[in-house]
Amino acid sequence: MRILLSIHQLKKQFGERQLFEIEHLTIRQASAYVLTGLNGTGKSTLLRILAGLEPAQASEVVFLDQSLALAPYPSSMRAAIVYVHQHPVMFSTSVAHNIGYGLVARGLPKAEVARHVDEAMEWAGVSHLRDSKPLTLSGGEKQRIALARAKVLEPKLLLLDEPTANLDGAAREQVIALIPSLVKNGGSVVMACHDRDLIALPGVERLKLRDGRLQARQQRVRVA
Ligand SMILES: Nc1ncnc2c1ncn2[C@@H]1O[C@H](COP(=O)(O)OP(=O)(O)OP(=O)(O)O)[C@@H](O)[C@H]1O
Repeated sequence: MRILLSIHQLKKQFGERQLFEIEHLTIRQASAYVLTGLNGTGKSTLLRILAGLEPAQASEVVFLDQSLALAPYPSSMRAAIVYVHQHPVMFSTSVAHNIGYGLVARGLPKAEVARHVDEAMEWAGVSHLRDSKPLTLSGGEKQRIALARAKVLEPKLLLLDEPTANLDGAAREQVIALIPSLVKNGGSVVMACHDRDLIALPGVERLKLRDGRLQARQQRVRVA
């Protein structure tokens, strides 16, 4: 499968402290990965680096066959990579407005935005919340809306930071159920998580941060 992103010698330091030095990270197209590791190993930091929200050093970055520098963060990566925070921040307008905002910013015609928003709300099971104020929503609803808001942008790489943290029961299961369909349209997803059910999703590959290094291993179960 075609490689989406390949990074060599990715180093992150906070002051004197070196958080990690990753020899090689490869993200293939249409692939799902879980990023695991103990608290504080740098999972969120790694996602934030990939999203251009945190500076880092790398000896080589290749994104869609183009050799790039990580700083300044390349515009081609900014347009194609979307990061979803574990506590998504929303405008206090309406759910529909939050989901459509990125498309409006991209200049899509109003009718197109409305169509994408409707589809995304249906996909995330939040159509009934269309006109709700985000402040009144539960954590699970907010996370599903954040996934819908990211999905409408059709990112080539979606970075999810602990998408099921602080969720339990049905809310957690609803979020987990959405994950496999995120890679169906050829996009890739990397999820930082501790959730065993996410780690065990079929076809998901595991990246593990440990002692400042990244270990990659494929799950035995593969989707057909
Ligand atoms: N801006 C910063 N300045 C200094 N240190 C930082 C900064 N951001 C993160 N760190 C430190 O880097 C380490 C890794 O943090 P990070 O949030 O990436 O870990 P994590 O693996 O996602 O942890 P968790 O599983 O608890 O969410 C932590 O020790 C954290 O305190």
